[in-house]
Amino acid sequence: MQHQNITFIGGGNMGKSLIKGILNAGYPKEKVTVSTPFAEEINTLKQTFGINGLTDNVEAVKNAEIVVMAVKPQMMHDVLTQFASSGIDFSKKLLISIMAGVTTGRIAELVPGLTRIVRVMPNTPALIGLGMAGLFPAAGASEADKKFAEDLLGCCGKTVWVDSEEGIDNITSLSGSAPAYFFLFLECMANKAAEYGFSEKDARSMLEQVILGSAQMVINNQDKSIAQLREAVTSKGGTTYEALKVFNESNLNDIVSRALDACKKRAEEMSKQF
Ligand SMILES: NC(=O)C1=CN([C@@H]2O[C@H](COP(=O)(O)OP(=O)(O)OC[C@H]3O[C@@H](n4cnc5c(N)ncnc54)[C@H](O)[C@@H]3O)[C@@H](O)[C@H]2O)C=CC1
Ligand SMILES: O=C(O)[C@@H]1CCC=N1
Repeated sequence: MQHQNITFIGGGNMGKSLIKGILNAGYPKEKVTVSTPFAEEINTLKQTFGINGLTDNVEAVKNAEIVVMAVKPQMMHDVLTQFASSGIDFSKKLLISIMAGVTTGRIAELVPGLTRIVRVMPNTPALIGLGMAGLFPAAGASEADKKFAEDLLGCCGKTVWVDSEEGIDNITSLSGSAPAYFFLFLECMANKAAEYGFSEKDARSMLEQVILGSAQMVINNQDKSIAQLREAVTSKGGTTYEALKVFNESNLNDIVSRALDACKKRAEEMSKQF
């Protein structure tokens, strides 16, 4: 991929994951800058990654060809209005936004001249190169802009393009927030392991192996449906059947469906709120 000057606005959970992802893929450190208003955080980010760091967002984007907005949606208005009044020509920059529930239209409205925008919904496994990201290009994004965004997120895992902003809200529900769903399930199982008397260490090790093994089974058996993999565990008259019966009696499918809809609805609400 092309190594252009890239500035991350925000270096929290997701910003750090992307920075680590691109550095691991060989992006030159000297071309990467991060900006947050907090000097201590910037020092830590500089020390951890060896990249440039500033506490002034406007200064940080002056020489950037690419700006990645990695702040909470609540901070977006403040940051973008700073940019708008800075006198910097944003028509020359590509802005990649990872902010949940913030539309490309809203971003363009706040920064005059800015048209080259790609909206992205990543997830935190980007940190270890196993991310999943959805991408949506605003009308003003060029083919080269789209390629850069795809390559950037490609350094951190898999990518998929969607053809609407709603598609990004769907991705938020399906993969952006999804690591937390699986972590919650593991937390519930860890609680039971503790109740059975396992040490925290043994319980964690067991759960790590179960989720890793299950994920790898899905990946390695492309000729089988996920239902078939489940059925292969479920002996007739056996133990698994009883566990699955409890999930089904509580209508797990409906619980999952409602949870994912709630996630998407919140993204839609945020697009009106911020
Ligand atoms: N955490 C996740 O799993 C995912 C998060 N996102 C999106 O990524 C964005 C960031 O989320 P997190 O990293 O989880 O949040 P976070 O709270 O961990 O990080 C936010 C970062 O923004 C910085 N910041 C705060 N005010 C600022 C300002 N005025 N100017 C510059 N930087 C400022 C903070 O110091 C921090 O470095 C959000 O918009 C979220 O919707 C998207 C996908 C997944
Ligand atoms: O919870 C959130 O709002 C962000 C977006 C997707 C994952 N975390």
